[in-house]
Amino acid sequence: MGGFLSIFSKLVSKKEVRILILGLDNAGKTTLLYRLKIGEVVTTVPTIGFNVESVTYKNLNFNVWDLGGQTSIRPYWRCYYANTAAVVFVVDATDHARLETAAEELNAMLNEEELKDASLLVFANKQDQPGVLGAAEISTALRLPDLKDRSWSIFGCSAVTGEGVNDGMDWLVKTVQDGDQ
Ligand SMILES: Nc1nc2c(ncn2[C@@H]2O[C@H](COP(=O)(O)OP(=O)(O)OP(=O)(O)O)[C@@H](O)[C@H]2O)c(=O)[nH]1
Ligand SMILES: [Mg+2]
Repeated sequence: MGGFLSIFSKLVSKKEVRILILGLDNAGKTTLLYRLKIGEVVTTVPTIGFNVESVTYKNLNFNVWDLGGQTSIRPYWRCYYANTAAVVFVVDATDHARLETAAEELNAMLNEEELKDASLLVFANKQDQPGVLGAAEISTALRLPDLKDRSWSIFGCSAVTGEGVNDGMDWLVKTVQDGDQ
């Protein structure tokens, strides 16, 4: 009965799951946000500040924050950490030169107390481009296998073609729901 009631209350509740999209500048965060929101590729400019949208995926209502990734803006990411269910970390998988910077930013962020219960979905983005690194190589470069006490996964994707995006989102929905039992 309790199980039934909790499923029922989830169905009728409009509670939004708070998600942050983070990653270096030019990773494709804003492109991903609007692919999720409207299913189309929008023309972006570098984000100064943030974009926020309500996104419904598989009957879950997400409140999705896309923060600017430029070096000077990254210190402000922490202002948004509270009550975050999951971080979607987007990597430009063609940008070999900045993978180590991405790894350092990711690991610094995950050390923050406010994010200790947040799940982590990594997108190795721009899989439509030649010379792109796959999810396994990005996982190693970001040192994901070393993560402790963290629900995480990584998917190759293209925010432009849409390839792989739903696979990652399906994982996210399942993880958020499992963590909510
Ligand atoms: N080929 C390709 N280009 C992409 C993809 N995703 C994003 N881009 C391009 O990469 C550039 C940067 O994308 P944005 O979405 O603005 O990047 P961002 O991570 O929001 O960058 P900041 O706002 O500066 O943090 C744009 O020219 C996008 O069109 C992708 O999957 N494939
Ligand atoms: Mg942006």
